[in-house]
Amino acid sequence: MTTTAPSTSPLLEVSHLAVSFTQYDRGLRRREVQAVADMSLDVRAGEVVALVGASGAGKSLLGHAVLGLLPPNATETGRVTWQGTDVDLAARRRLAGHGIALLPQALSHLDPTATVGAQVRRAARLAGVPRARTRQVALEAVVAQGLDPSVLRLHPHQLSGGMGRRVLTAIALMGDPALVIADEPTPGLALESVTAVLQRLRDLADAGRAVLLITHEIAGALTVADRVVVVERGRTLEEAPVGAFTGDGSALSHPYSRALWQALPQNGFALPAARLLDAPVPAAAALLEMADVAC
Ligand SMILES: Nc1ncnc2c1ncn2[C@@H]1O[C@H](COP(=O)(O)OP(=O)(O)OP(=O)(O)O)[C@@H](O)[C@H]1O
Ligand code: NI
Repeated sequence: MTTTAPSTSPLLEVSHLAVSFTQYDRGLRRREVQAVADMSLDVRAGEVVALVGASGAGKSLLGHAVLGLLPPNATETGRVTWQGTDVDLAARRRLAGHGIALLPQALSHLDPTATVGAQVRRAARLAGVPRARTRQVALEAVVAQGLDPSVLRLHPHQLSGGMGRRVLTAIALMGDPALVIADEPTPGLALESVTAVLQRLRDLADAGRAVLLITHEIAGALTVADRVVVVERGRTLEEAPVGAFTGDGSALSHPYSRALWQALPQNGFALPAARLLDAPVPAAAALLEMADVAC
């Protein structure tokens, strides 16, 4: 699957990230809620790293922490390095949109009141393109995503889902990011669109970028990822090459990752229904959800 050998040193390294939130209950008592307890991963140029875990595991928080986008009531500990150098919050915010781009899931990230052209040109200006060249650069950016130049005149509500995603990609790539973080890019899409979206992420990595694919759809992730980082309830359980997800899963070191693999439909739901029913309800629900089974 991989055509570009990943470079040896990580572009991004997250070590022992923890995120907690300060909340106040009705009696205005303050309490800390730990959302991420201990998550670590690294991503190199030329590879797709999939961050997989059930809903609420803390995947998006890791992405937001890397971009310096955590809300003000969040407290963060741990280390984030970019090209081997520690990056504090201010440095991460500077990287956002330049070295690192977030590829959002929802088309609601587009401004409904402005044309696609205005929004792509704005992204070009923010990326440092001189005003006189933004028209040309915007045109090239949408064409590079396989869109017809006429889309520049449209408003977001006139785009199909697939076109909208391409526009978001054109905007995300405007700053020529070395790392693209795609947060849940596929839920709700028809199978062929899922394949196309995932393939575009693979293409970005093959062109030399690093891609962090955040998803709870492990089956799709395995078709394009080089490595998979499995998280559960705010903790990294295992980091495994995609080739370890094979056979009976015995190459995987953590029982949770093995159960995820065995619960995939193509593995014949090797996780017996009885065991799923015996499991604590949230665990069983998470496994079914990650195996993408309607229940
Ligand atoms: N601003 C916040 N204040 C308090 N708790 C929060 C906040 N943002 C997120 N959380 C909690 O942190 C946990 C992890 O959230 P996160 O969005 O990272 O999960 P996720 O793995 O991305 O899940 P999903 O697959 O549903 O997107 C959740 O339990 C969530 O409720
Ligand atoms: Ni999320």
